[in-house]
Amino acid sequence: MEVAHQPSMLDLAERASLGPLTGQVRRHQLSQGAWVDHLPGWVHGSDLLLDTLLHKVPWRAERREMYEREVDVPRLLCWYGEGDQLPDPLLEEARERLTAHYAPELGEPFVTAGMCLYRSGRDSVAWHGDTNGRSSRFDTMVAIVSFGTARPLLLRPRGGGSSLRFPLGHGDLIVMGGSCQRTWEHAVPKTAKPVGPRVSVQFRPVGVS
Ligand SMILES: O=C(O)CCC(=O)C(=O)O
Ligand SMILES: [Fe+2]
Repeated sequence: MEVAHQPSMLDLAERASLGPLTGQVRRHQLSQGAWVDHLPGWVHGSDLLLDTLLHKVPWRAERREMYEREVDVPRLLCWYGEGDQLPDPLLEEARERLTAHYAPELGEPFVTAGMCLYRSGRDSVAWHGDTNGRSSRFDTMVAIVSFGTARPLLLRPRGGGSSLRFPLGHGDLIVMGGSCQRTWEHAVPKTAKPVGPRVSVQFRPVGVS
């Protein structure tokens, strides 16, 4: 007897795919040798991928000292170091594509993947630069792919000046490059709006965080 093929949920859900980078990424030159590349909608069909990230990543709450007290970091985190398998093959593909596209400028691959889960509008990240390691002294790149609820990434020059706002929606790419980590700061502010979760995946070269 022939059994008719029943499409599974996986067949029905669209698989995620990546659009082209070349000719699509838009560069914004900032001051002091910093720049930002932005490509809304780089990842297509990422609903299932968001689901995977929300449920399969071993999210951890962290605490840090502030004003001599221990407080919760207002977002969940997970770090994938060199050699760690990423939770979805599309993210491996995204990292390869970013490495290939930026190789002439960056001169080394994107390796690590830091992940953050902003559970609601109460989760946020305060003004900072990713200045642990080589990025405190040398130009580098941090490439961020965003999934889920759109939240803005704000950027401001360290010396003072008005801030820029990049909306980061489902499947959007933003790359901070040049001196951005040491001459500018970035933040994801809290919002009082009733928003759903957002997952941020940050690809960085080795020795940058
Ligand atoms: O949420 C984001 O995309 C930014 C995260 C960030 O700046 C960081 O983890 O260093
Ligand atoms: Fe950062």
